[in-house]
Amino acid sequence: MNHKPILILIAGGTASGKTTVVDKIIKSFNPYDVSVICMDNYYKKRDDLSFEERKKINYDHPDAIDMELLKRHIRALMDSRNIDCPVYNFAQHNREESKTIKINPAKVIIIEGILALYDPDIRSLADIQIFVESDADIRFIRRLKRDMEERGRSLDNVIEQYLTTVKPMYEAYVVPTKRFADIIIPNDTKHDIAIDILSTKIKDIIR
Ligand SMILES: Nc1ncnc2c1ncn2[C@@H]1O[C@H](COP(=O)(O)OP(=O)(O)O)[C@@H](O)[C@H]1O
Ligand SMILES: O=c1ccn([C@@H]2O[C@H](COP(=O)(O)O)[C@@H](O)[C@H]2O)c(=O)[nH]1
Repeated sequence: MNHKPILILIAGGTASGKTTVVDKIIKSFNPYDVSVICMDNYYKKRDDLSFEERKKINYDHPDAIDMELLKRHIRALMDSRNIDCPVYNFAQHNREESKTIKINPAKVIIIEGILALYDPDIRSLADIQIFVESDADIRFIRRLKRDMEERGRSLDNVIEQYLTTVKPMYEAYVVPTKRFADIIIPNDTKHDIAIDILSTKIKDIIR
């Protein structure tokens, strides 16, 4: 690679549409030009705890994330080295035992996660910082459906977690990072124009 990769951070509350936005952006690029890190894969490995204990962890606090490993991996990709990204299992609340995904360096590196704009060291490396925003009720409905369909949760479990940790931590740690965003993408319904503008800007930089 001739140029330093560009680093894009995409933050926003749970189920705001971060993954959806990333998927739409990458559609307009050659797959080899973009590598994506999902911060969810960097939740700490908690083999020391039982399943019942892991269920009680506050997963919306920054301490739940292995920021040091994430930073090492971002620096490696920025230095054109590949990484073995961990794989997280939401149903087990733990990292997969021996599964990793090889991620190759690319012209564009995207980091996506609720706290993607939280860490100052990561922000200092970033070229573009984005916050995806959706109303809280829309996010809650999306999360309820997703967690019951894909993450093995019950209705009561989703409601209880949302009220005790997800919502208060969103207000304490996620919302304050909105001020670091270069662009805020509204994602209650359509977001196509915002995605087009962003994709054009990225192409402009890597051209
Ligand atoms: N603009 C939108 N309109 C309708 N549904 C959406 C929209 N954006 C996201 N969703 C849906 O909401 C859910 C959560 O979206 P996702 O992109 O996974 O959020 P996040 O990565 O922020 O947690 C998914 O089921 C997704 O299909
Ligand atoms: O074991 C876990 C780990 C995380 N969570 C929840 O995941 C979301 C972040 O994922 P999004 O895809 O951005 O929604 C976070 O709000 C945690 O509460 C979990 O439930 N269990």
